[in-house]
Amino acid sequence: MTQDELKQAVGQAAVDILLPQLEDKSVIGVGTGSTANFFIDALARHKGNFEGAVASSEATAQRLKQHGIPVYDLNSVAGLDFYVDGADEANRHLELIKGGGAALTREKIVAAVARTFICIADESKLVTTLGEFPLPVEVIPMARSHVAREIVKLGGDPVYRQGVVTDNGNVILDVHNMQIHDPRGLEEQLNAIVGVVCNGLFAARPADILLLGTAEGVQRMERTAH
Ligand SMILES: O=C(CO)[C@H](O)[C@H](O)COP(=O)(O)O
Repeated sequence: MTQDELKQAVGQAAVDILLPQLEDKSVIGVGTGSTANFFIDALARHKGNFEGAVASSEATAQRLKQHGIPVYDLNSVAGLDFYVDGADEANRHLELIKGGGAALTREKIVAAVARTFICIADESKLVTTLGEFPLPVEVIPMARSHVAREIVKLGGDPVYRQGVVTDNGNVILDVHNMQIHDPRGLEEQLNAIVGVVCNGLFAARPADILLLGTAEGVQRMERTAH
């Protein structure tokens, strides 16, 4: 199977989990990226069965609307039962690196609101130790050099993602060469740097369910305390 076929399979598997639980008034949190797009396309076939969605990016909002799925502002909904999104890396504790598509801040906000976060990914995303994928950090533009210097002190190599402005008007530093053995601790340390808006570690709020696309089929992993 190609990587796209694996992504499509997990997108469909997420819809299969949601479908029996959807009600007329359900609003679903929807992530960003190519895997999330397959989920949106599969979800659209059932658009009569739920009320609408909250999008984690402008790109996702546009795709949802193209399918005729109503998009709501997060402030206008009382809560979200589900958030479905991809990841750049996941470990066996369902801690993630996200933000390859620069949507990490809104993704983290929507994930924080959702009762259940279903992460969908092809098997190449599962790693033993997070950090091979450069960790995205969203930064207020005027703080870029300050934040970069502070990240160097933490042992990382920050690289400015040229030409990228987030939906929130900020810039991204991608942190290379970090073996992340304590994702929760590093998430807190990065958040404590003045000028950091958000970082791509999802450890304080990991996924609850990871659907992993493999050649043998979709593998389901659930979070256990550690
Ligand atoms: O965090 C993200 C966007 O900010 C995406 O979920 C992540 O980059 C994975 O993308 P894809 O599904 O295209 O591999």
